[in-house]
Amino acid sequence: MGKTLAEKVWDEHVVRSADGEPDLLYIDLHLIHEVTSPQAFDGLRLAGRGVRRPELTLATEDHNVPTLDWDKPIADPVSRTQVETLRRNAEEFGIRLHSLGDIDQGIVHIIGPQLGLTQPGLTIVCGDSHTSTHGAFGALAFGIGTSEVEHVLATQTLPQARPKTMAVTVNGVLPDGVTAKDLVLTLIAHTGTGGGQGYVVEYRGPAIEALSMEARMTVCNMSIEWGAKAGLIAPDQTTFDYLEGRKEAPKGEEWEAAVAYWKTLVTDDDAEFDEEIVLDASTMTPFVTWGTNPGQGVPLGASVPAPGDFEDATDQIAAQKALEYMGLDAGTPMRAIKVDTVFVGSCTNGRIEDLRTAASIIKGRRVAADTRLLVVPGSARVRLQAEDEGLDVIFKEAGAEWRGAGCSMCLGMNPDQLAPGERSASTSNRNFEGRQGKGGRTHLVSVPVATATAIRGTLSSPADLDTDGES
Ligand SMILES: CC(C)[C@H](C(=O)O)[C@@H](O)C(=O)O
Ligand code: SF4
Repeated sequence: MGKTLAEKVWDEHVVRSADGEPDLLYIDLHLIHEVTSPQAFDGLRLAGRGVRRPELTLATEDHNVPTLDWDKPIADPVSRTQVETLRRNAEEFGIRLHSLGDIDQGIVHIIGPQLGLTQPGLTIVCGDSHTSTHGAFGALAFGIGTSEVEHVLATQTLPQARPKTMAVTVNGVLPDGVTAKDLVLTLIAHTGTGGGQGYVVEYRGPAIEALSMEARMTVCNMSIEWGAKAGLIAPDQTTFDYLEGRKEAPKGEEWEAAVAYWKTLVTDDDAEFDEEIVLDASTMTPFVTWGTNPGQGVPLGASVPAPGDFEDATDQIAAQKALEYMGLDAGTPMRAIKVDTVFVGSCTNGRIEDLRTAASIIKGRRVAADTRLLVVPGSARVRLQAEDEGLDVIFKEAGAEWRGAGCSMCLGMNPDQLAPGERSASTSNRNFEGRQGKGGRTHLVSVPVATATAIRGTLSSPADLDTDGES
């Protein structure tokens, strides 16, 4: 029997396997950030160990960094300690670190691909659940806990139980204005937040193949939001074109050899998945969440559901609780929901294509009077590229705030937070209670919906701007 893509990558990396025990996997790339690494380094120090392969380890500052005054010392003492600890650890253990002010600093899941370090067929781990993002390149990439971070630092290997495999096949063509974000939010609403548990998922089919690399990253990024261990997409010409010429991508003959190998990284025709889900992209619409988990979503044209709309008692209770927290009444059209803050950014939607999309929609228009729009590039390079293209000027002229790179309001481990009761439309990936600030209420949306919402002040899509007669 043939193998799936995930099985091929897995088998290439097994350094030890024994009956009844997890496989020991070799790790090709270990990414670290300030939040989940301090105890791992403490553990190394206590055990008197070093880092086994520092050259395969890359650190960046992203969660705790401010996006204003980022060229000054960090004002918040907790964040400052967190970042300074990472700097000390990187120096002591000889690890490459991209600090604030460095052109390659940024959200860990944005800088790996941008540098060309994220490549097909690699095993990539990070003490961060959205490591699945890197699967967009056909890498086996997943989040790990802090004790596992220590294990990888010490040995460059990781014991892992072989996961089950699932295919998500998306047929058809996404309609105009419907994005990869809508696709993945639709998928999660369909499966529920636990639907992918225990699986490595391969996204495939014509609608996936048609996506740009950046859009593929958006899909893979949210794999963890429906419980999947990892999500990946077979590398193809789109992948090779994205990687060619990047700083850390193979060059010359090595490039040719790499592409030849990468072309073998596809699921064999006779391979079998443990599970398959089939979706039709042509029926998808802009999709937004109304609740407090990423699965509680509906099409933008729908209304807030009532708990009684759900069959399952657990879903009914969850809906009731979510409506209370979100301050929403069942039956309210989603489009009638007024939003205070719009956040465009994060490792889900903080790349250059996202900023270009937002800029193209807001150009010549203004952010609504009672609404604020925060545009936060996912990395310093994305910020500079956007500035080169004049996107920052478009945002500022529209009344938006243009910020420095980092996780920012995705989770508010920095000064970018919602006030209690404040409502956001956010291009990030989690809408949990308090995620963007204590008492803050989050609606997950695509970049076009976020931008149109900033302009109209209520949840909207760019199509609504045309009917306003504004364009
Ligand atoms: C802080 C980090 C451990 C966390 C994660 O694992 O994903 C964060 O990035 C998030 O998005 O919630
Ligand atoms: S941008 Fe958000 S989801 Fe991504 S790593 Fe940062 S906090 Fe986590």
